[in-house]
Amino acid sequence: MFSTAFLDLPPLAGAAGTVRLPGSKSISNRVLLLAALASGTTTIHDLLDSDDTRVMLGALRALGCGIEPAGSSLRITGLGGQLPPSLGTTLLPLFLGNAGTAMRPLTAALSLLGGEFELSGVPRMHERPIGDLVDALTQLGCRIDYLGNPGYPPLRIHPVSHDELALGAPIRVRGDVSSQFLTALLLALPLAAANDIVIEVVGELISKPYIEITLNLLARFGITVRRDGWERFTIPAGSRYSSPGEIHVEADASSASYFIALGAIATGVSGQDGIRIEGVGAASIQGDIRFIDAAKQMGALVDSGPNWLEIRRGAWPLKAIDLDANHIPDAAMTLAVMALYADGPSLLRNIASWRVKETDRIDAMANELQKLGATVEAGPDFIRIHPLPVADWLPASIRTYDDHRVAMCFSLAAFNPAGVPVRILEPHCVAKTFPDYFETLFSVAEASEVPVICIDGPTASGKGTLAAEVARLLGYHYLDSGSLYRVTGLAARRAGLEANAANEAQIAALAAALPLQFTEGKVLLAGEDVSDDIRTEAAGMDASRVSALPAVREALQDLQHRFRRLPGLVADGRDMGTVIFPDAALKVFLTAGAAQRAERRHKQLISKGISTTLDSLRSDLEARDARDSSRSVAPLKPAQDARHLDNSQLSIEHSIDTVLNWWQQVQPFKSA
Ligand SMILES: Nc1ncnc2c1ncn2[C@@H]1O[C@H](COP(=O)(O)OP(=O)(O)O)[C@@H](O)[C@H]1O
Ligand SMILES: Nc1ccn([C@@H]2O[C@H](COP(=O)(O)OP(=O)(O)O)[C@@H](O)[C@H]2O)c(=O)n1
Repeated sequence: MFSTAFLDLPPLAGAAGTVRLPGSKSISNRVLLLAALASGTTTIHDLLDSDDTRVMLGALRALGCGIEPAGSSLRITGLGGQLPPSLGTTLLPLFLGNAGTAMRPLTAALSLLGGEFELSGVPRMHERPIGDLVDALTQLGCRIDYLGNPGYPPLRIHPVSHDELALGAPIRVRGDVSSQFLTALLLALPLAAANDIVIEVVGELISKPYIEITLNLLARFGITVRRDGWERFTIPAGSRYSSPGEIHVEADASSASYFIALGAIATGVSGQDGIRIEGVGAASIQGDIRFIDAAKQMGALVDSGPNWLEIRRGAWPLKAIDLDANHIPDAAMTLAVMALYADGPSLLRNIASWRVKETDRIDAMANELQKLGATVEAGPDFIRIHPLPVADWLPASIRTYDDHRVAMCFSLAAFNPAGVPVRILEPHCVAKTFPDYFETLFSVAEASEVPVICIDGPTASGKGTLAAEVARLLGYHYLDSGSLYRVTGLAARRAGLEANAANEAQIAALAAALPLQFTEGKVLLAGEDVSDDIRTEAAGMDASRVSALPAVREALQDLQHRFRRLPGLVADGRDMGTVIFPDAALKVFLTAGAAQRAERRHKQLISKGISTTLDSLRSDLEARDARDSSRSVAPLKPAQDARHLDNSQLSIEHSIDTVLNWWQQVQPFKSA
């Protein structure tokens, strides 16, 4: 996951390959609650691991459910419809973040389970309406108080016994604001189904496919709800949740929408064409799978099997669409970005529910699409997006409003024909449903040019420290090129090869085939952790010697180029800007006085328990500088277009700020 303040997507040129998507959020949280209410143990496979499911799991654990990992799956031992006596009557506070799929069903279930609870969330959760559900529950006799604004969480739930409940008459609930209220009742009322319980929907029910998921999963847990149209649902007398033993969660169809769109938008790469999505097929029980119809309408070519989808670009430009998107409210946001690539204005209608989601999604989409340069019209329940001509695209910083879907769908703007980058602010909001969204995108997407920042300079000037931190703050990969020469030096020494011209070919062969791995800040050589062995001054000298051999430098070129992957790279060394990445957008030549460098290295080595003297370090360092600067190939010298930074008197933080500011100056983004 990217926990950076922003993530810059360079212009993307194409995409192809296979992605495996995380489990469906809607299915995951429903299955978790059903498994928790059921008697017996349920093993859940392919469960989504995200903020929303973690919130639900936290609440279920607090309620006394047994939750244990079973390999990559999860085993839940349910409550059998009753709270454990150990919970007693003490107040149990439950914090549910911004997870609507936890807040709504838990409100209903806890009102019927008979304990004393307080349900709260993040500030946005306290702005998301729940009054219609609370009204339906209080109508039955449940006792729920608003602790803040009436109609919104936080809530206090008091115990009631089932004999006090008025279950004889139909329970009326509104269905035209959020279908999650009806889902919540359907999931929870079997707790009290001594007799038939009838639920009547008031108003036109929206998001019906989500109700189908609920009914489908209830059936998997032994409860067959009778449905009359979309107005009346009957939970039969004597309904009891029983565990199916094992259950598989489909991949998330809403998450699939970004990759379906990707297949429709992107040209292939390296002779490969199309995007294959595994874990969900056209026969999915999730409503958002109908996104494929909309994508097809816009021109996508879609193939499907029981558990997979394959999407290729068909019509180009995409065909404009006019769609009642009420049945796919979440996935339809993706259409709003696809519309930028269409042959005319696209209209998404009947999407009033967008206004009460993680953020006001109609406003959010309109604002951010406009930042890209698009013309957008929006109303209470619609959005119309005009296609964006090549010349009008702007490099924009996209605000994401703590809304995972805004972040994900705007990543598709990076395929713009104008070749402008897209900055996604607060990219970590994708953790709500798809923590590795961007990594998954990068695994199939290709940029015509992956950005590189080069930091070259003499030993102990602070290159490594600076480069690693800049990479972390930008979410970029990091190449410590010196470590490659250091490992080569070590491998040569172990092979008994002195670093001289006579052994050049042999050492180069070693370098070309180094069994190297970089994991969690460690350098592994054939599986052995050599991180400390390569950091001594002697190893630095060895590195300097092998690095003067042209064939060795040549042998390590490919490996260095392979570090240049999306979303970007920060590389440190001696010749990053001059030889390896001459086209880098920012080159820094970092220096500091020899005295300061010797002192820094001295401190560094002493703190690692490596004993040495300041004098010997200084003479080593000067010898190394001399050799590195005077060698015939790729000598240490600033690139012509490098910016010089002498950090002799600067703190590490100051150096980092300077380089980030320089980087910002070469970016085209306007502020958010
Ligand atoms: N601007 C700076 N001011 C003070 N110390 C620094 C600065 N930059 C780096 N250092 C310290 O100097 C030591 C050497 O830095 P390092 O990044 O390993 O250098 P290099 O990669 O250039 O050899 C480290 O202990 C680091 O914390
Ligand atoms: N791109 C690079 C990086 C390192 N090197 C060589 O490898 C040695 C060790 O590099 P390093 O970056 O780990 O050294 P320090 O600057 O950390 O001391 C240097 O002294 C150079 O001789 C190189 O030639 N080219």
